[in-house]
Amino acid sequence: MNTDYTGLAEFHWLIEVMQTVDVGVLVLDLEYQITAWNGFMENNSGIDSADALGRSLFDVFDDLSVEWFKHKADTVIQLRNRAFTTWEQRAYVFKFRNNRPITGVTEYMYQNCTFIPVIGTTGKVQNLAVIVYDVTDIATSKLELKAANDRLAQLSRTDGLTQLYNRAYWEEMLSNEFKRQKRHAHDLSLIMFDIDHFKKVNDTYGHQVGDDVIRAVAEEVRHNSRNTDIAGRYGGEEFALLLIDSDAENALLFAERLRKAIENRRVSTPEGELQVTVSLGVAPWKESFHHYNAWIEAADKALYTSKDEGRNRSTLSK
Ligand SMILES: Nc1nc2c(ncn2[C@@H]2O[C@H](COP(=O)(O)OP(=O)(O)OP(=O)(O)O)[C@@H](O)[C@H]2O)c(=O)[nH]1
Repeated sequence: MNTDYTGLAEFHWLIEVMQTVDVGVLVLDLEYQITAWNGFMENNSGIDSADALGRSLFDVFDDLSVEWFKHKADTVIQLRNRAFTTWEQRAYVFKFRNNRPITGVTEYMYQNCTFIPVIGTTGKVQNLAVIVYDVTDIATSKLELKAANDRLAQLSRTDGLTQLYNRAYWEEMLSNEFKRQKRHAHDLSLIMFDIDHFKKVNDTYGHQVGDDVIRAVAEEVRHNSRNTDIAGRYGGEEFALLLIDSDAENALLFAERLRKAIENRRVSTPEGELQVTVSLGVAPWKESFHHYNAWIEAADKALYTSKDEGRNRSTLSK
């Protein structure tokens, strides 16, 4: 057995290990000049150690933020403590191309890095070592999972036909706004509206055209409301809208604008163009509502007054 533990042999295998280990090893002096650069760094940067050694780190990586890196390094050197960066805070420190064929979703390698103060024989920090871990696989699968969860969350709150909020999510939003109102009231109004004689549309043109009409009405809701307004499909052909920062007067103006926009909209059918109208009920927030259901009821009641009085109109709740 070879038991040659002389300094030179030990140095040799240490270098061998450092060269082949599957993490980046980079050592800098206190002037940020490169004093060690292992195989991982060579392979991923395309720069041989012969070309990297002695050069300033910031020449080799010209897109590395000098200010950020120096701040990080100074803390490590002064406190003589290790520091870490994770891909979640900063996707990478050193810009290396992602070379994994399976994870083609990202252009660059995600990295975690450890910064280590290297204390010399004098007892002072003489170098800074940076260990670079390729965490591309973990990062991309975590990001993909998050994207899938976001898509699922989006689907679970969206009405498939109109892409407005579905009833359950819209009610959740209303309930949240209602609680906020109870603590600190703003101008806030609720509109419920319903397509007039919609059954006749279905009976005359079929459900497919009926669905087109519902979609067209939803589009008018989107075009005419603000981003902050909360619009949902409440039931078959009934819609609900919470208007943020709108008192009774503004809400009624809005309701009329929407009503006219829908009246002017043409929906094409195999038998020519079709026009529909809607009846609306407008209920501004009232302190006396004890539950959000009472607010919905007030808007619904106003909506039925619109229906009773001939449809294609807006009514303000009493
Ligand atoms: N095409 C289609 N029809 C739907 C959908 N949801 C509900 N409906 C239909 O909408 C119609 C609603 O009819 P009614 O509640 O009688 O009301 P209306 O005919 O609009 O009459 P008024 O509201 O009184 O003006 C019913 O025929 C339902 O089948 C849907 O998603 N697609």
